Amino acid sequence: MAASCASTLPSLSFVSSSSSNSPRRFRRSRVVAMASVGQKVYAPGVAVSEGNGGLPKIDLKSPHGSEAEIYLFGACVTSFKVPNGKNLLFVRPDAVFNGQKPISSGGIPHCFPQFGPGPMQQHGFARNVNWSIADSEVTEGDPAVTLELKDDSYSRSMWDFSFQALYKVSLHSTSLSTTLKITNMDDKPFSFNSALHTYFRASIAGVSVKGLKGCKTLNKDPDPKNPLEGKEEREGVTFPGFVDCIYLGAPSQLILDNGLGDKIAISNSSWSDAVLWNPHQQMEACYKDFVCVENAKIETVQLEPKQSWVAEQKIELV
Ligand SMILES: O=P(O)(O)OC[C@H]1O[C@@H](O)[C@H](O)[C@@H](O)[C@@H]1O
Repeated sequence: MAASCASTLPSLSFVSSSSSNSPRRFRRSRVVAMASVGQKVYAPGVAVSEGNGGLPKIDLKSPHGSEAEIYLFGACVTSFKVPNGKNLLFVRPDAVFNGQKPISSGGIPHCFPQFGPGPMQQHGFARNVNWSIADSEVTEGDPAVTLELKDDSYSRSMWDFSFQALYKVSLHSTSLSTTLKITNMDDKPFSFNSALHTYFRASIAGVSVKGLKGCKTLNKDPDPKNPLEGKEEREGVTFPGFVDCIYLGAPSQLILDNGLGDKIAISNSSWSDAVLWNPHQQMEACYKDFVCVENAKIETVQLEPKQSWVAEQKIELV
């Protein structure tokens, strides 16, 4: 059974007025403020520390020996280590941790509210803004944290809607689950598309992705703005060169062989599409070391006022 973390906060003048029986005991102003002074007020296995570039990150540690790191900037999971110490995720060497540009070059960056290309900046704004901590909890020893993003003047300058995004990251012994919930807080409908742009550590020559045979494809190579329609005929997709392809109607589970001796099940609910990407020679320094297998919602989601959309992803070493 899940238990929300009980606060051990000293009394502080800026503590929010949330009541003790509120389902979300940690309101974001309170937790972000505490994070900045480095005090431990979270559920067991959840801590805040200073990451690269001095940016705050959340460290999740399970009693089984698995670990994960999530930056508040972009709500970007940058590391997921299974108990043998292997990190299943990859961060490119050119990743920037300066709180200005997205840490989009690794881990699990968000693409929201636009996958792109489109009228907004590539992959939307959620990956290059600070999220806040809404809650932390522990379930049978497994820690989880929920991050929150709401509209502000920056988001409204690109996408003039009131919304709430809640992103729960749960760590288990050999798996990491994420749940993204988007709610329309506006009084008019809005639409969006989205993806989790996951970078997996890999040895690209040995990589294959199974489960996509029969899917309709939109190949963004050579022109991302005019993708070529097709159908995937292969049991296992390999990466002998540049790959940038959308798969519509992808199944609820893909199996990634990362070429490093690991098989990873990538499961989802509601992420109805998938994207495979490897830049090949365009990123000569690192393309051999990763592959992006992205759970995506390319076909537009429309939400009426007060409606929510929820999508889950699970990455599991099998
Ligand atoms: O460098 P970015 O903005 O993170 O995007 C990387 C790639 O992300 C993929 O998801 C897109 O399909 C590609 O077209 C894009 O080039």
